[in-house]
Amino acid sequence: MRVDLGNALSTTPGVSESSLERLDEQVAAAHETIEEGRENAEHGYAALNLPDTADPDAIRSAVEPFDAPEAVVTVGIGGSALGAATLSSALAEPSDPDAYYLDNVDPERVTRLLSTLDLSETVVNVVSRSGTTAETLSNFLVVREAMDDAGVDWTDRTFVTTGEEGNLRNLAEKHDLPSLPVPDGVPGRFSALSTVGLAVAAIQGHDLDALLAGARAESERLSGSLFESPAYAYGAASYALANRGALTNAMMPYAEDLEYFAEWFAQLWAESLGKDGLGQTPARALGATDQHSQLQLYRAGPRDKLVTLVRPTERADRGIPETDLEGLSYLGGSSLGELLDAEFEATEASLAAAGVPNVRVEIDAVDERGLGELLYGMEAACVLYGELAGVSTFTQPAVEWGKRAARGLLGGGDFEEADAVSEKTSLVVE
Ligand SMILES: O=P(O)(O)OC[C@H]1O[C@H](O)[C@H](O)[C@@H](O)[C@@H]1O
Repeated sequence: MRVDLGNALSTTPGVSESSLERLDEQVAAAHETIEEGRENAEHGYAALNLPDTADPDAIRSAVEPFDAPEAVVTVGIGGSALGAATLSSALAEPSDPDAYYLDNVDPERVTRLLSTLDLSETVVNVVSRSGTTAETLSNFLVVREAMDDAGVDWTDRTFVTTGEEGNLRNLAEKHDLPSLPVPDGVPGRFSALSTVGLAVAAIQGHDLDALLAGARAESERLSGSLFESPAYAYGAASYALANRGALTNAMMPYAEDLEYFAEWFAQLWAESLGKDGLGQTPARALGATDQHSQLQLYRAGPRDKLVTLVRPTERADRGIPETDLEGLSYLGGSSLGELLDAEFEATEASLAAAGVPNVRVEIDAVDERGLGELLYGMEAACVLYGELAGVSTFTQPAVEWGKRAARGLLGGGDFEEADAVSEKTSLVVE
């Protein structure tokens, strides 16, 4: 992963090279804390050890019984879906089993999906770190019933990824389902490079070793200076820019295959850093599509944004046919890839010319190696940002509040948070 901070130096907000040099002392101290956390495999920090602790052989053998299914349906939510979705959507080949994600409980979508699948040729991948998440367990019960109704033995088609204890672990043991453990100390949003994120990639036959090698290469570049580590350069600059008013971070990959990556990044950044009145709101965008919608706001709206532009430097290209259509001849003989790159650089320049900070992040290609670098790099950037900001990066108390309220409403226990629902203020206009 390469990070270029040049377009964030003399912008508004902006961070000068000398202020980055001053910040580097704090980066050195934060790096020591992170390294200590990694050595002791402390909660959260353990995720940065996954390039060495994840076991690709164990993942491959757990999914071996499911040879070449037509489809894989992952039932999970948040960190238990987004990492796998990022990888499977970015790496998808036409011959791969189709990957679907039930990460919501919208009955219409669930029903539609189940009615289109041949369930006897579908693998169900149930993922929940806690084993208690209401959306995941409800969807699983619905899928299981659909399999029963279709005369499919769900115990032959299901595997489970969960913690050592909990409802889902009990279910896996009771029915002797193939299962994988969620590694200790790895929060959901940092679990893409673990059993949680890699199982679907393994079913699809993608190269887990190359993914982990990419992550390892990025981990080996973590050091006590932001000027030596692309991940820390990104984390430190984002932090400094947020302190100076860039309260939104628009993540804008220039590769359709990375569209899900922006979604994954949004959870990582929002849940990890949104605490104590601090944080940086992630916005999801896609180049070049969003040049024709959101870019107007990014360039000319409130001066509260950092735009992160991500691209692979190599991609399979496709030529644009020559044309004698008036005014379009400049396109003929060029290629879609060249056009996309020109758009990337034009957007960068247009933001810089307007004084809007933007950071360029590049990987060689959207392949296993590049994704390993990118996901690990962003995780390390996030952990560093959290250290610099002094927030509790690996917890999500605000999310837990809502979970308790919903559970209380459904009669799943006595939770005072549920009372707040009946105390809602209304001002209805009809
Ligand atoms: O994996 P699970 O325990 O089912 O959790 C799934 C998700 O639930 C919560 O909403 C957390 O805030 C997320 O960080 C987590 O990824």
